[in-house]
Amino acid sequence: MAESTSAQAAVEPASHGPVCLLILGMAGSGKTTFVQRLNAHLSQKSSTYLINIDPAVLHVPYQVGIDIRDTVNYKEVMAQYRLGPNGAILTCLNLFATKFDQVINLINSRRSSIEFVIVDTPGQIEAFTWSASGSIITEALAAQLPTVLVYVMDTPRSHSPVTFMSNMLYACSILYKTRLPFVVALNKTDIISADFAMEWMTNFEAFQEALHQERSYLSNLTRSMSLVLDSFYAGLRCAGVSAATGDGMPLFLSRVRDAVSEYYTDYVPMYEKLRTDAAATASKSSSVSQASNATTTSDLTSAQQKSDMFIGARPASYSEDSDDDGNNASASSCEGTNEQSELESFRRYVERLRLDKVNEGCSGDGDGPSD
Ligand SMILES: Nc1nc2c(ncn2[C@@H]2O[C@H](COP(=O)(O)OP(=O)(O)OP(=O)(O)O)[C@@H](O)[C@H]2O)c(=O)[nH]1
Repeated sequence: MAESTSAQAAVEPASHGPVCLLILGMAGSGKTTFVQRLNAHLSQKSSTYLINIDPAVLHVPYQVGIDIRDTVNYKEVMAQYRLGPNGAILTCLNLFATKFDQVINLINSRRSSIEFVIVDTPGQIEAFTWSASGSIITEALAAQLPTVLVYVMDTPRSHSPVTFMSNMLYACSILYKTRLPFVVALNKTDIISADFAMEWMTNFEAFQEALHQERSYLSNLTRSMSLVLDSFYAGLRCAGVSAATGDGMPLFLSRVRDAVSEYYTDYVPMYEKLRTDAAATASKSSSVSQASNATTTSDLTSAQQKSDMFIGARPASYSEDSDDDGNNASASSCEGTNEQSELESFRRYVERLRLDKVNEGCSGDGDGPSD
């Protein structure tokens, strides 16, 4: 599949289609078990299509439609690029992102026959949420399908106010980064009810009181942070669930329905505005000075910086001394031509995606650029 086609597919706005649930959460929060349970629940009445993008998972306990492990071999990536586990997950995601057009095409070919696409993500959440490839995957899905982020939280482990706050800050940062509709699944309610978390989100005094018991030096920081999360809580959809027993699934799905409405009322108009702004910027710059070269260069530079930052390539200012765990140092010491060409391919993909967005905005009628 040509890259231009992938970019073209990725920027078409969604109108109808299966609901895409992107399952995120800290390691061990229960994402995979939740996907399995959700699938069992949904497939009683609807058809589902499951995608695993965790390259390091050993066992996937559900029938998967697309599995990143069929495309990239995590252990080989570790060996070939001399990476540690986290660096290898990131690199696998980067390699997979360069082929994501094929995933989009596969989903599109099943568009009329599936109602839910469920995507299970790596436990190393930051590898997905703060990487260029994570952004590409998320944006490509959200441009095609009504997409909802599901943040799975380990409720028993969040019983400490400090852990709860850390989790919530993380959720908040993802929400504001992606701007996609968001549902928090407070998982493992078979161990402890999620009522305390619901109360902490709605009753500021209750959270302060819980914090009062906390002796940790982090409690002061947490107290300050809790002040700023009020507006985040106000619009947050939460549901207590148990992936183990299936408890709470009806409530969770009703939250998902609300989130899908928000996708159409908020995300799609915002997306359209971004397209319009991009088109305006492009036409302005071309009328000033045939500026495509300048635009290309600056976009390329920023795309390169972005991919350098996230895929462990060595930017000019990079120093091996700055590496704590040795992963990047190992990566940067690998000078194989394969690595270079993969990085180049990834950069070209990011760049093409950006340019196609601008070009498509210019055409105004949704026709994608030709290659
Ligand atoms: N009691 C209980 N245990 C659960 C529940 N959901 C998941 N678990 C357990 O939590 C552990 C982690 O579950 P996973 O589904 O592997 O979690 P994950 O988030 O996919 O893990 P990573 O892929 O490592 O990030 C497993 O031992 C599960 O059996 C639940 O609702 N209740």
